[in-house]
Amino acid sequence: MAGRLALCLVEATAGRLYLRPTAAGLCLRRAAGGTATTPVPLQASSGNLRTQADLPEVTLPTFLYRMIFKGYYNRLHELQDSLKYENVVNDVITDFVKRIRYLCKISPTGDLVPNVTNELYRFSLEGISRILFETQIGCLENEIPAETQNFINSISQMQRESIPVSVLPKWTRNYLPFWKHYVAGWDGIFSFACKLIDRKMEDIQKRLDTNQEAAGEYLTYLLSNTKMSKKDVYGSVAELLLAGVETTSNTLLWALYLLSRDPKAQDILYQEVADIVKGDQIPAAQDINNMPYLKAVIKETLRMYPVVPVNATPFTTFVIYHYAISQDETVFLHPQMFKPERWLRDGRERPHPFGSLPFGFGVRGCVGRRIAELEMHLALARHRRTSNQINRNMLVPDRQVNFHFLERKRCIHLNGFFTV
Ligand code: HEM
Repeated sequence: MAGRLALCLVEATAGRLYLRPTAAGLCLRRAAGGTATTPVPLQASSGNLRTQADLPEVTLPTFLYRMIFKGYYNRLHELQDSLKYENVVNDVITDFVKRIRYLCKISPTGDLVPNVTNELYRFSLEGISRILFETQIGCLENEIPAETQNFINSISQMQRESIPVSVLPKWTRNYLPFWKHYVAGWDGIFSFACKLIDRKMEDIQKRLDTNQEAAGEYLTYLLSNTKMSKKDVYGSVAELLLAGVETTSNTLLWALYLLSRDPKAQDILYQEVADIVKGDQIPAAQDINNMPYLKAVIKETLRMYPVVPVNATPFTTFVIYHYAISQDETVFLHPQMFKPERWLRDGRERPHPFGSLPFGFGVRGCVGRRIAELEMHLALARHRRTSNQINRNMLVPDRQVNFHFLERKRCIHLNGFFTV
């Protein structure tokens, strides 16, 4: 457990009501999960200091080979062009809003959403699935389809078992149940993902056979434009799927939590969004460019709670401890305080850009960064209507988090942090 937080309950004041966490306190725990690749034990630092010369190098021939024959950099480029996913993401947010409203409605107080962690998980899984598989998987329906539920169970089984599997010696695999369960978890993940990918392949093939254009986004692109083998596509999609769920959902959770403790920040955020998005409009990705405070809220959340607190590359001694570096007092004045304004470009002195690197940096940096930001920014922008081979751990709350989504009196459509 890395730290402890005291929660102050924020009550309604002067006609405005705010997010109010109901848990009495939150602890941080580092839970394994959401890894982009098969979790492996964190490589212990050898203690020998290395220089820049020791860093792995991508030579020009390797770079060219990957670019030309593997379609690799195209793939990354494709995913980073996040604007094309704006409508998909907004549709998912709309479904999420409906679900939050429904949960509020059926709650005893009319505003309580229990276990927000789980709701945000469902939101993120549906979001990344719709982007990757170009199909709805029903995570935001009141009754999750059985197939999807099995998939969710498989993810959590794989993640749960990844801890014992990564610390136990190989010889135990024949005697203890963890390895078997771990592999079964992966089997469940792949059988679901592969089925959706195969379905998409058949669809593309049908279109091509009838001389139609293979319309679609990421998966269609991977399947029809790159030189990736089917096996690579399966692996690539599974990797993105796992990396893209708990990261965004927990960051949104931390953002909601921080905002719930800071009514002033909620007000500023509300005002900024309301000034740009009028009436019943749904915020567009372009609108986000005019919302510096909203972006700063996410940046500050990731500084305080970098959801990937440590990342390391196997077989190197290079480890970034995000959680520690972003608390450096020499870079961030009052690092324990939630101050989104420290990131604003309004003439004030801004922190060093390398003071907080929640997405990593350079060639190993997060491939899904643009998608993650799009999802988190657009989700948070709905705030205005009312009132968020690497081994990796996640920085997540250690207990169930419930929120009261309270009315913001100045709004017409009330009932929840997000509404439609
Ligand atoms: C708040 C959201 C997220 C955070 C903070 C985050 C953070 C990170 C970090 C720190 C790394 C390691 C970078 C390094 O080694 O230097 C990483 C890698 C990765 N992330 Fe994310 N991530 C987020 C969301 C996503 C999403 C939504 C996706 C998928 C769409 C994704 C896909 C990946 C993949 C595939 C890698 C591995 C890249 C590689 O091995 O080269 N991430 N992420």
